[in-house]
Amino acid sequence: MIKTATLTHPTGILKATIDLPASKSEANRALIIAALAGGNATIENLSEANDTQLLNRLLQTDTETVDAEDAGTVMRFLTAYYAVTGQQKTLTGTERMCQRPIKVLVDALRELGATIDYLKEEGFPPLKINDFKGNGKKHLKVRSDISSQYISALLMIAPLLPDGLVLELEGKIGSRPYIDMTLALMQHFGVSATFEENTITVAHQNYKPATFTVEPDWSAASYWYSMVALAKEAEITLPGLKRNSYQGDSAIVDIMNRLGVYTGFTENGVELSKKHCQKRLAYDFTNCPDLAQTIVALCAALGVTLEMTGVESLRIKETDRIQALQIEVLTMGASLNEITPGVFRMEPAIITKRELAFRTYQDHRMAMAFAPIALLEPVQIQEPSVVRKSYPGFWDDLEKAGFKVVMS
Ligand SMILES: O=C(O)C1=C[C@@H](OP(=O)(O)O)[C@@H](O)[C@H](O)C1
Ligand SMILES: C=C(OP(=O)(O)O)C(=O)O
Repeated sequence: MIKTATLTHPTGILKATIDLPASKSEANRALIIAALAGGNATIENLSEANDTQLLNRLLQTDTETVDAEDAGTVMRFLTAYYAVTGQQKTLTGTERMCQRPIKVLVDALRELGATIDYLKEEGFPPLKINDFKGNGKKHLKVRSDISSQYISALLMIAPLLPDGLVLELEGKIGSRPYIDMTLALMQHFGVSATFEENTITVAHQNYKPATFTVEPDWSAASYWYSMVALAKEAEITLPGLKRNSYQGDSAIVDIMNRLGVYTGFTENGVELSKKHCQKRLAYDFTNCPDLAQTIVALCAALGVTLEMTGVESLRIKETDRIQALQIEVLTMGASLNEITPGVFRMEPAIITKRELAFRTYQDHRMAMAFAPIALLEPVQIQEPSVVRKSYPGFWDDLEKAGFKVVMS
């Protein structure tokens, strides 16, 4: 079994065209909506990402026990989907998935008439989903500061409810672009909604047949931005990415504009090249939490002082990402500390080690965020197969861009 990827780049010069995997966020919404639409919905460009392949498979199986593995969207979206379609299921996941909270969603579904029991710890998977007896309730208050996936899950089932749904979001809205993406996909399949201030209203209506083509994944693009920022010379083309994306992680364009990467939009996608990089960055990741690891690893490598906020949700993702980052940047002599509640500062150091080894904590983004540093020094990434969650071809793509990747 392969346990380590050793990465080097002999020239530090990047020139490549990389076909990114399609967005797992867009795909998983389209898959759920297609299932709710009862056929006739066509989805093009589904990726090989495990999160997408898994959901596609699970939607076609009729086993009683369903394993969402480590995929947050699969766990949350299927909970709502099974509940409202009255399917009796036991829904479980990896050990880590069973530590990721789901109470906000289960409480909301129970209020709507679902019978859902916790099989182990209150508030966490595994769940037993039983029958659904709609009770005419249509107005719910839902916390929006833990995970937007609960809200997306409720929105996608909302048009099936006899009286639709009015969701009043309570507290800070985290990961809002993912809620907007959900509403955009629903609109694509003929369902309209309004989102005014903190209230989202969806009337009872039917999804309509349509074809949806999934855009390449902007979160995956972020690792290529990082490589361009670290390379001596670079010209990277990423076909298929659009300026007006449904994906909030297209915010990488603006962040990297400050960290040394110019984005040229063409008819076919984007072309990345190098430009001046600033020495300090302050950024609020509330709207794009999945970019935080890319930026922390890059700033540590570039010697950029980073102040970051809006990272509360990182503690309940594939791993406690704050803790994982705090440990791994130490390898580069950098330090990442919470200076006041919710505000993290990273002070970088000049990299002095040769052969940097990074652990990945069963988190695909830890592997992909630290891999680009191999443009500066040889890098070892432990458990490289974690990338299969969102970007199974990542190591092959690095080879296409001139990296030497040795699996051992
Ligand atoms: O809805 C989605 O597709 C996602 C929402 C975000 O999660 P949170 O809403 O929990 O921040 C994001 O981190 C995750 O990778 C995908
Ligand atoms: C947080 C992530 O995924 P999920 O929550 O869907 O498991 C991610 O891909 O970074």
